[in-house]
Amino acid sequence: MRKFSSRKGALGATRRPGAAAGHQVDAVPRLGPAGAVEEPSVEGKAASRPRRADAPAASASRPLRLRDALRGQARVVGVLLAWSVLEAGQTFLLGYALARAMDDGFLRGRQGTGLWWLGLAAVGVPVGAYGTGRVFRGVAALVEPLRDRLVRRVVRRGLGDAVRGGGSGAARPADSAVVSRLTHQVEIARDAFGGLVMVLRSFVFTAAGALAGMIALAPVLLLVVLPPLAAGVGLFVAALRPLARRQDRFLSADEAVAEECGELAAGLRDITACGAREPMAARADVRIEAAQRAARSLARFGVVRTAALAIGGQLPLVLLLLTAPWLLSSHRVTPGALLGAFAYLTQSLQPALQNLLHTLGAAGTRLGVILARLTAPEPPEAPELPEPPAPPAVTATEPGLALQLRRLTFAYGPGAEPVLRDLDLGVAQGEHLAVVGPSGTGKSTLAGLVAGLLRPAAGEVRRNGEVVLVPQEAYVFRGTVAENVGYLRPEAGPDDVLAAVAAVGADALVAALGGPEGAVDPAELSAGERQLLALARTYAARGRIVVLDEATCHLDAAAEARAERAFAARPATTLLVVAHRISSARRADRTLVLDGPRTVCAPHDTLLAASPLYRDLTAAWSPAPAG
Ligand SMILES: Nc1ncnc2c1ncn2[C@@H]1O[C@H](COP(=O)(O)OP(=O)(O)OP(=O)(O)O)[C@@H](O)[C@H]1O
Repeated sequence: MRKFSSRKGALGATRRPGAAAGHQVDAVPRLGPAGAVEEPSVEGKAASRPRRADAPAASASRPLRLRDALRGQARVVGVLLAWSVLEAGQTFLLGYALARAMDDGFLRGRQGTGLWWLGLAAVGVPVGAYGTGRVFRGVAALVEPLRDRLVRRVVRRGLGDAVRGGGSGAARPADSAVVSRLTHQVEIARDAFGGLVMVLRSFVFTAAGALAGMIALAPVLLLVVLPPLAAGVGLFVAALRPLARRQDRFLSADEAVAEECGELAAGLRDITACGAREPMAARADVRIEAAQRAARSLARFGVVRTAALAIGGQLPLVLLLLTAPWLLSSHRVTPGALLGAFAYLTQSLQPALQNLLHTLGAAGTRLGVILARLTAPEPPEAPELPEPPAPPAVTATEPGLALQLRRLTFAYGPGAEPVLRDLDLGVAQGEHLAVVGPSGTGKSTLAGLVAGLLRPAAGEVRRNGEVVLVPQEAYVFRGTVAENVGYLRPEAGPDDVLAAVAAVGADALVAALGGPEGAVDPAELSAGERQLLALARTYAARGRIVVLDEATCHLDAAAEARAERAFAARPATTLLVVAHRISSARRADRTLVLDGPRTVCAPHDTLLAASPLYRDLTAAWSPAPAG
């Protein structure tokens, strides 16, 4: 699956040399906690898609099924069933005692007998409740071992992943967040399993008590009640598998949305820096729409549940009402038995069936899915996402120019005051241009427009070649020096890497890191050291239009001079430097002074005479050693 944060991910891919794009951005890995730059990783994938434990634990990596949870629990199940008989007895008494109270008592004028039977039914209530209480204890004994088994599997797999490096081949620390999330799912599985056992057992014993009661009262009642009840339950059982599949799809889609949003949130800074908001939003939309479709499909299946309840719960009642006159007149059923049968249907069977359908339909299918996921050998891959839209095409400039801005206008938002308005500029091939101006005049905005990261509101940017932009925030990632420096040019060999490193003056740093194969840990590097590596990466890249947007601000003046000279001397390279030192502007062939309608572009000496703002800026900038 492609990830925007992956090194071969969407952003990186569009900026690889040789891609259709006309620009590269030296800003790919995402920021980690506390601002440390981390190697783009597949953490999200590992987090939400736990891998299988080691091969020797083959049985442990087999998906756990519900019946596995009952294996070796015969005694506990026996105790549970024994106490459940009390519940069945209570149900039996409910209808039977009512029937006898009517037939033997109230209908014959024997109030005492009637009340005695009713009293017996009432006694059944606390007895049944006592049985239910004991059942709860039995359920705990059944459920806790399941939880323990699941937790053991989850933790073992988390540790296994950590030891094997999550399949990446490189060791990575144990991810406690994964274990914590999975143990949370274990708790859900435990609760769902407990609820399921209670409801399933209750339905079976309630149905047994009610059906036994009807047999005792008048077996003919079963002919009316049993067929629709069996049909309703059968319909629902048949629908369980497709329902579970839909539930699985829904959970997967939901997880994918969470995963995508989590990654987007972690990479917001990169996304904004690279102007990739639209393609990233499009990626998230794909996930969200898939989740919506899955939710709708799951909801549509709710119809089956309603139909099953209507057939199994309501239809017996209707049939009993329709046949009551015939049953009574043919003396096949007494009035008391009819009343008892109604009581069974309305007080016991209907609620138990409703409970069963609800719990099986929701918690039951979810439980099956969670169990399969927690213990599955290899989870399914998420669907492939579409390619993000390609960046704007490169248009040819006039001959001799590397870059041409024509009536360029840009505003951050439709109603906002433009930052740049009607800017015209031509930069010759091989020219070195500095860009200066007070804070907020649009220097970085211009850099973004030149690199194609921002789209002009009006006018156009023409580029005669690939652009590499180095932002002020230098991005480096965990990996080797060679990986960092060669990132934008994968075919670069060790010599290319070393040449780039030497050119920008990063040789002492790279030597201290252990050479091209030395490890880079962003958190261990100073901001200046990170900038040096980013500059070397840009130097090694293929792009011949280089935009340094305050990319040397953490270097001292001498190091900055060396790096800028290296780019200026790089063959066939056009250099744009958003400068923050006067020495930077002095080195350039020309300087663009951004100042709204008073914007001018000329060599240093001309500007000193012609631009009061440039004179002010020159005075304000602290003197720097001659470069
Ligand atoms: N993403 C954004 N959304 C809205 N406004 C922005 C955004 N980025 C920059 N601006 C505004 O656009 C204007 C130009 O910003 P820009 O960063 O290009 O200026 P700058 O000359 O590079 O400033 P500095 O020297 O401080 O870096 C500023 O007023 C800034 O507040």
